[in-house]
Amino acid sequence: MTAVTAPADFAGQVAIVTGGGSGIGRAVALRWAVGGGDVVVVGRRTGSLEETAGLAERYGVRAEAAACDVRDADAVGALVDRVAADHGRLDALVNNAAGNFVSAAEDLSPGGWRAVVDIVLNGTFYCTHAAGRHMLAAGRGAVLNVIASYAWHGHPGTVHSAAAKGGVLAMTRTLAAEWAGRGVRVNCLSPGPTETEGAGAALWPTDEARQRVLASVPAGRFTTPEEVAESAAFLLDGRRAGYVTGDVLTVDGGQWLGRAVYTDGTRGGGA
Ligand SMILES: CCC/C=C/C(=O)SCCNC(=O)CCNC(=O)[C@H](O)C(C)(C)COP(=O)([O-])OP(=O)([O-])OC[C@H]1O[C@@H](n2cnc3c(N)ncnc32)[C@H](O)[C@@H]1OP(=O)([O-])[O-]
Ligand SMILES: NC(=O)C1=CN([C@@H]2O[C@H](COP(=O)(O)OP(=O)(O)OC[C@H]3O[C@@H](n4cnc5c(N)ncnc54)[C@H](OP(=O)(O)O)[C@@H]3O)[C@@H](O)[C@H]2O)C=CC1
Repeated sequence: MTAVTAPADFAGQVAIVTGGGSGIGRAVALRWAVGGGDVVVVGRRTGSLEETAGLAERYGVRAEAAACDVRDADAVGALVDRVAADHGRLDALVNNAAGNFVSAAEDLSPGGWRAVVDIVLNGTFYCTHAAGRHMLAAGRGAVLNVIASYAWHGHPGTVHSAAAKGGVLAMTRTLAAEWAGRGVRVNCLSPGPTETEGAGAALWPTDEARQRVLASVPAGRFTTPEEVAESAAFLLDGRRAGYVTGDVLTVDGGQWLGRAVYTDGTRGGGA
């Protein structure tokens, strides 16, 4: 049996985190750095990536801000190959980059559909394809895909994102089975409403919308990027989660299970 010596020990390991310049991606990158791992954060806006890298370096690790649009398969391939060559290894990939906005399906333009599906579904595949080759060659690695529960229950108003996240879930299970015998684990993390600027602007831009979201969470609160990042660290840690692959860890305060219809939702019994 493998001894567990520290809460999460990523010392000597290397991770790529897409969308690592903000929100959940930044928290995951920093949680990895706290565990002693080197990290490369990927996104389009250099300034926010550099901020994350600067914060990560405070933990004594090597951190890099890499500007790259995950929709560009060639650029993704070149970046991943370069990171693996620079560090001599690649242990983890977190596919966290996403785009989202609320639109009735009948009003959504083909361009709007494509923008979200290209980032979430195609971008995840390009990154996983490029990183997976290095991981398979080394016989070890962990891929973590950040999805949302509407991947399996759907959600009116976000057909592009729900369909793309559903595709990522199917991709996760497919690759988990394809790669399990070769040392590479692939899992999903499904956060509930998390206080980030991106999600706030895209999904609950008004106080009324925010209250509506809050009312949908049985736990009665939003979560934080840091709380989500703890679950990410667990799934990325091969010593703790080494036998977990193809699964989804849902961190949503019970949101997708819904609230009581026959009671006020605060107690299991009568209203
Ligand atoms: C439970 C929750 C789970 C999930 C949470 C999250 O993901 S939170 C994470 C949230 N974080 C983020 O979302 C951060 C990243 N988000 C982004 O970068 C942008 O929001 C992006 C996804 C639009 C991509 O940007 P870009 O520069 O590549 O794209 P662009 O500006 O060139 O537009 C492309 C197409 O989209 C159209 N369109 C755009 N907005 C709207 C709208 N509101 N309405 C309708 N349509 C809209 C636009 O008209 C155009 O279509 P057209 O005219 O060509 O047919
Ligand atoms: N917050 C929430 O309530 C929930 C979030 N999620 C998921 O969590 C993840 C993180 O979301 P959150 O932190 O809230 O949102 P953010 O908007 O803060 O994060 C999205 C990140 O993706 C990056 N990104 C977007 N498009 C691209 C692209 N084309 N290429 C590279 N990077 C890109 C952005 O950086 P840049 O603009 O610089 O490219 C940004 O850093 C997403 O997968 C989201 O779907 C799931 C459920 C709930």
